[in-house]
Amino acid sequence: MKDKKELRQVVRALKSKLDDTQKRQEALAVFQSIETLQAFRSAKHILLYYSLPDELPTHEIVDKWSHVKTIYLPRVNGDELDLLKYDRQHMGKGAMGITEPIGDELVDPSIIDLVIVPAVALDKHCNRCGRGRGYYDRLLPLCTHARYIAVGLDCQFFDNIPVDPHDIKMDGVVTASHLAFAKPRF
Ligand SMILES: Nc1nc2c(c(=O)[nH]1)N(C=O)[C@@H](CNc1ccc(C(=O)N[C@@H](CCC(=O)O)C(=O)O)cc1)CN2
Ligand SMILES: Nc1ncnc2c1ncn2[C@@H]1O[C@H](COP(=O)(O)OP(=O)(O)OP(=O)(O)O)[C@@H](O)[C@H]1O
Repeated sequence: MKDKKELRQVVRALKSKLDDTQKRQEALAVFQSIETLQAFRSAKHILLYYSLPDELPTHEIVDKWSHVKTIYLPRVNGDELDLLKYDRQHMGKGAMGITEPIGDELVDPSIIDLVIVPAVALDKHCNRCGRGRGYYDRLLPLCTHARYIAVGLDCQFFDNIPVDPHDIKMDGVVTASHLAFAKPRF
């Protein structure tokens, strides 16, 4: 199997063929699937991500879910991710070009029930590969009471992706056409 660097290049080429309409349609399907899961229904505090243009879009779902759940977003702080409550009035551009929450009220990762994790590539064994900075590999162990669901576009789903010892296994992986769960009854 390809190494992670090569895999990221392959995925970049595949994603560049998709237009915004296609990405939005896939996002609708992904988040509709997630809404049916018990892990979503029972969750009160959900960590989402605010998508970059080349990712499965989340701007609409962040806003929609914020009416029924408490939504948190990550903010880059050096090598770590701080977590802040989403409030549409208090967002600004961060260092990586990501729109992030503004403010100084950081939340304890242990209050999160469900993490929706952005991915560069995913596989049917619930492995996830990210952008290669290890942010989520360091954050997720602090989310001690959460399930982790990685999401992506269909073109980011593979049978097998390379795994390093520090990679955190997901509880579930969801794309528009593929679902994989680590346990039979999730
Ligand atoms: N929407 C979103 N928010 C997120 C993440 C993410 O993957 N997606 N993160 C997940 O960790 C954290 C931020 N980490 C990031 C790491 C790298 C790049 C990035 O743009 N990297 C370039 C490589 C060029 C460079 O090194 O600057 C790239 O991937 O093209 C962005 C965010 C927290 N917030
Ligand atoms: N728990 C950890 N503690 C410290 N460094 C880590 C940890 N996990 C990963 N790293 C480091 O982060 C770097 C990126 O790892 P990797 O390529 O697996 O990232 P990724 O899973 O794609 O990224 P991300 O988790 O941000 O989406 C590696 O150099 C790795 O050593």
